[in-house]
Amino acid sequence: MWSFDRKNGLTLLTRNGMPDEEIIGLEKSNNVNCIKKKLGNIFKENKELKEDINKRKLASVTDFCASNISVDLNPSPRKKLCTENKTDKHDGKRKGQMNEENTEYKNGEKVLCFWKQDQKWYEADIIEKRSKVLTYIQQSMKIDLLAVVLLLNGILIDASCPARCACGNSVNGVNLYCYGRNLEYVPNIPNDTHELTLASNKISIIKQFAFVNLPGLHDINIADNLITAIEEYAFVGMPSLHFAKMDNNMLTTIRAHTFDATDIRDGMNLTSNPINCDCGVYPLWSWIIERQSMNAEATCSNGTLITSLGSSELEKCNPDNCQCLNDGKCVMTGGGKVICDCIEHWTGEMCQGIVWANGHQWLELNKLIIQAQHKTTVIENMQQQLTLEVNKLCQCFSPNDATDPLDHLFNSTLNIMSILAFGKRLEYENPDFTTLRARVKYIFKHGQSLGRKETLFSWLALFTKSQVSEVIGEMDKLHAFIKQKLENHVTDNNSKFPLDLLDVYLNLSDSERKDSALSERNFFQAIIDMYIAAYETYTGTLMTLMFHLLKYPDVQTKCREEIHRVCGGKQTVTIEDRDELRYVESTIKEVLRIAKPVVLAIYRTIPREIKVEKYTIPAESIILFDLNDPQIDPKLWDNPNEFDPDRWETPQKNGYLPFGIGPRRCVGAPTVELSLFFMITNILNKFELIPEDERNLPMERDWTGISLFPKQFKMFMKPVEYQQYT
Ligand code: HEM
Repeated sequence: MWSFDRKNGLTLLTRNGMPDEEIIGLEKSNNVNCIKKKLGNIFKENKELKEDINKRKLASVTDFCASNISVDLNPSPRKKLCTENKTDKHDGKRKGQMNEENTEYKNGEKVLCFWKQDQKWYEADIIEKRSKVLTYIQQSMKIDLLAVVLLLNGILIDASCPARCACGNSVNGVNLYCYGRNLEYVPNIPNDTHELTLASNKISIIKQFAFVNLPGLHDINIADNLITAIEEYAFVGMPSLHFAKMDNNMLTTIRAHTFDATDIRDGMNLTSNPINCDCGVYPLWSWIIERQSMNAEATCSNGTLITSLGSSELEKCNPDNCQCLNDGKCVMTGGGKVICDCIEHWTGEMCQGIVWANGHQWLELNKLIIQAQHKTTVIENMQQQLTLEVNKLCQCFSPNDATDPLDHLFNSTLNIMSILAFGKRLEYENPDFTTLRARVKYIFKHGQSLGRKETLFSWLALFTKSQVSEVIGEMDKLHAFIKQKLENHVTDNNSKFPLDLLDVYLNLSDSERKDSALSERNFFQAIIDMYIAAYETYTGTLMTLMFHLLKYPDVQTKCREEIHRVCGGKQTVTIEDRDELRYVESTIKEVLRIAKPVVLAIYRTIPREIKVEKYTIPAESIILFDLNDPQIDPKLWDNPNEFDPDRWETPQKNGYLPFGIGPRRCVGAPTVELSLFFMITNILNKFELIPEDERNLPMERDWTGISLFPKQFKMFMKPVEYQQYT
């Protein structure tokens, strides 16, 4: 049942059982109807997915901005930690996201603050966290055990008979009998032990190397304890082991490397343990399968014999086929698919990158990217390279032949990202450019993080068809491409004057680079995330900007007049002109408001239960912010559906959210704002944009799954003479 209310500008929907059509219960908006329809189709096709969704709690909060929700979400006393009245050098409204100065510490824990309309800083961690996403991975990593074994060979434990145990001598060595002695730990065991009985105690964990250097140990019995975990390498050092009884404990999983360098020759008993037979069982399963001569009695929690599990399914869990980074674990879903379950801070495909990272890892990457975009030398370089990009872009149009701008604008988007990342635009014909374009496009189309149309919730992608290994293959090639660029940068790099993200990365201190959040792998993935994040959003915005300049020639003329008046015939409009080109800035803002380049923010989750007005939203709910509604809410805007740059002459209410809100706001926003300004002023300075057919510029737009794009149109670009205006 949906519970639904609309009060004080807040639309809130929660649900218990979710009917197909009501997956996202945002009423009113056409875009959302479209989303519903799309997800509805997936539902109809997919029973497994329906079941999964029905197990989850889902809440959707819209009109976020209008609702004062961040204050309501956040009654915690930690709010006091966030300093008031800080100003932002870069953006009069909002503090640069993650500078150390707006990060405060409490008990060593970072508390993030963000700017809110009423001039106060608020803690925002509660909704900062990305919702967990489980996806597939592939690749492998192996631990070199040999070194460990060699190390251990030298260790001898000098132990006499442990307290509370009985030791009897036999021809083969000591029989150590510790049955039912209330032991909570494995005692020190004499090196000449032949039989070891530790059954019926209260042992809860078997530590690493617990039985090290027991060359003659023949039988071990640790049955009937409270064992919940056997640490990796716990069984190393028993080369003569014939029998191991471990039944009737509380083991849910046997980790990889537990039995490494161990041979149990005759038999083992692991029955009556609640062992999960998902991917976690792979190490045990493969270890048993390799030892055909051993009699293995081992069962899953449901009683299935582990030896009877299907090898074709379990092979997918083989670390050679499945690797999760940052300590993520491969897990198998009900459908036999293998995915990455990331530990608390990480989410996403391989538990890496920025879009799906949380906590410290996210913060460090976010800080690096934000700081880079604010460096003067980076901004100057961007301006220089954008001049070249605009010139090339304009050459793709003609005063006589009408051209569809879409493809060309995609090219410019990629180049803007390349300028930010590597400091240089690439020629459109350059093989590096065409390959990069093809790879980003492929990942965007088939990938699971941002690009899949049908998967606004990317965890839904688990259940839909996917080209996972191909996507990961493409990602790997992009990683190699970025690594190559980084290596070239090492030689070119003038560390004093960073020009791009790679320079900023290279300038990190050794200790900063040791932080796994800033490892090459994570940093490269963050760059890929940015390419993907920019791909449609930025192109869609450029398309919408062109469209409005064609649709409203008076706005175009007014922009050009302002540019000519302020810049007085300069060849290149520069960033210094920005403050005076207010109408152009207003036009860009108005386009970003009306373009809805991102309809719904990337979903987040709340780590603890929260109350919003009369609603209680359960912990772990997925929160979706509808960025569209506040931007066209009649309570916030006069004539919200009208394209009217002049409205920005007076201060507007707080409903402008093209980049989202809070610490998880778009990390590329400074580059977007700078490059949109730079591109459009320099195009209009020299060209008039003319539609091929002014009657054929419909306002309806196509929804791609993330952005709204104008319907296809063609245009001419005609050189203009500089006009002197007073
Ligand atoms: C007009 C163009 C763009 C728009 C409208 C836009 C909008 C957004 C929005 C709404 C979000 C989600 C924020 C949230 O979860 O609340 C986002 C996230 C993000 N955007 Fe953009 N974006 C644009 C271009 C770019 C570009 C050019 C880049 C890269 C330079 C970029 C990088 C990112 C990244 C990395 C995130 C994830 C941030 C995080 O998880 O902390 N975006 N963007």
